[in-house]
Amino acid sequence: MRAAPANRATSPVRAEPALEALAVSKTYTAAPVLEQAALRLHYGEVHALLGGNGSGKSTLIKILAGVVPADPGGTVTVAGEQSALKHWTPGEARRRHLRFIHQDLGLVPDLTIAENLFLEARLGARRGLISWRRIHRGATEVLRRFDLDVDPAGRTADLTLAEQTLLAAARALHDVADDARAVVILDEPTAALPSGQAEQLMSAIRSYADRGHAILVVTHRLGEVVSVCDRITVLRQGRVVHHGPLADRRSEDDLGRLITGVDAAAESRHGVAHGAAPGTTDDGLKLTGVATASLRPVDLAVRPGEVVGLVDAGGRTGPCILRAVFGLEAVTAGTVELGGRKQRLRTPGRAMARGIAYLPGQRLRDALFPGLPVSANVLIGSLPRHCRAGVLSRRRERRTVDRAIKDFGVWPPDAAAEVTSLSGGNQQKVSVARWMIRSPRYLLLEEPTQGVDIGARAEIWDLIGGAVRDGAAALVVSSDYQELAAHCHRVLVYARGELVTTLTGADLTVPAIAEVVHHA
Ligand SMILES: Nc1ncnc2c1ncn2[C@@H]1O[C@H](COP(=O)(O)OP(=O)(O)OP(=O)(O)O)[C@@H](O)[C@H]1O
Repeated sequence: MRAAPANRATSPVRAEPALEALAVSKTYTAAPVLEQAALRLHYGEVHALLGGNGSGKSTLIKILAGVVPADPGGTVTVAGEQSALKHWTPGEARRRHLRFIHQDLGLVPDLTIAENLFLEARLGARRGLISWRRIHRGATEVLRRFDLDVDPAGRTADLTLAEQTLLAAARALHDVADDARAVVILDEPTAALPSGQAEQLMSAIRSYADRGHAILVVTHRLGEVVSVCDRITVLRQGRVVHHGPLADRRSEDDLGRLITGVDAAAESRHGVAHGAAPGTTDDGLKLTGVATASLRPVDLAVRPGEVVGLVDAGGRTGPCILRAVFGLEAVTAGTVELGGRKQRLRTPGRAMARGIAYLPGQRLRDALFPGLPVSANVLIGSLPRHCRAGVLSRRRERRTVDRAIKDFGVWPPDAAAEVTSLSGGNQQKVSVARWMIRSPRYLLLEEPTQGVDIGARAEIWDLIGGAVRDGAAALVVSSDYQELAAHCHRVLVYARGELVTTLTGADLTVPAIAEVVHHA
């Protein structure tokens, strides 16, 4: 399935707005995060809500979902029926045919895929009794319609992140598929999807709009906006700085400038690999026949000064390799060498002691400590460095945290803020910062820029580049082909646990990666 062409003259756009939100403001503590924001969606359009990390996109969406209360004064009008936002609730949003996919997807990992699909719809409940047979049948039909090749009876936790995103999309959309009044709102649905699947999802979204639905989508992938969206609204620090048809702003650079106010897109094109020549010896990270319960034997080497990208057409090879090297999955065969010496990295503690940093892909589940402030989230893992004679130096700690906040552009720059109160992209910057301040020799990174805005992406790659130029070896699992092509020396493409090909030099391009993955 491919994204629809740019010309959408045939879309059944109706004159009356599907949704209009006016004077939406929100203040959590001190400064407002939304100020008199306005949003207008039309039936038959895909509308992109754009903005840098922390600009207020998710807050606006949560207000529309009724899960975060707005400040007094705002209104929302759906299909001509106006309500004060202060009376807006999740039940009301649902009754008015609004459907949401939030950043955290809202799936219950321990339930089956079928159960997750029909969690809210209660399909098959008759006189209080649930018909599992009907649920299973319904789920099989929805999965088929959404092109999801998974077992409805399988555990949701066993799906890849990409499959979970597609499942959440299927759940949000399936009961409104034939309802032309539906408004579907998706907060970064493609953040962790490989290009092919992201395109598939965006294409499905496009086809819903073409049937008459109104769609609002948040994304940091500007290519998606250019190829699929009709109109955009851009937020900067809680205010709408631009809204209108996309036709006036066609290029990604142009959108990048609107979002950041500077030419960040141009900066991010200076790839890491172009500034660094890898070491001539292959004494960085070397895996020979490394296998685990979920990983077929793998051979690979990453030299000091080298960035190696890893794409997996089938899903889990990349994350499994990273987990095995970091001591999170028991290695059942083969050897791991660091700097030419064999290692037994049975625990993360040992791996860290050898200079390995590991950034997991599932930020909220694995990479952050919710409930703790930004400062603790940055410092966890490097406390011994902040001790003198066994005593913690608070001054040193504070200096490190302040520097990390500054270097990574964490917003708001508040070390005491509880980490989950930060926007998604800023949470990601905190987890990257935690590892980079340790000056690691080996970087194992899974989706390092997921949910990160165009300006901060460049900053994160700059920091990876700095570490690599200083001699670190980086292995990066990513679904963002554009970044892989721009920043890696080599990209390894796996399918179903087997290495299919290695792309390098002039062959390392976005279309080449997509082509190999497509045919794998
Ligand atoms: N519960 C909360 N308490 C305090 N501040 C919050 C809370 N939730 C969000 N914020 C703040 O509101 C601002 C906007 O956050 P929001 O999540 O809406 O940004 P965003 O545009 O969606 O960013 P991203 O692209 O990173 O997801 C941020 O500065 C964030 O720190």
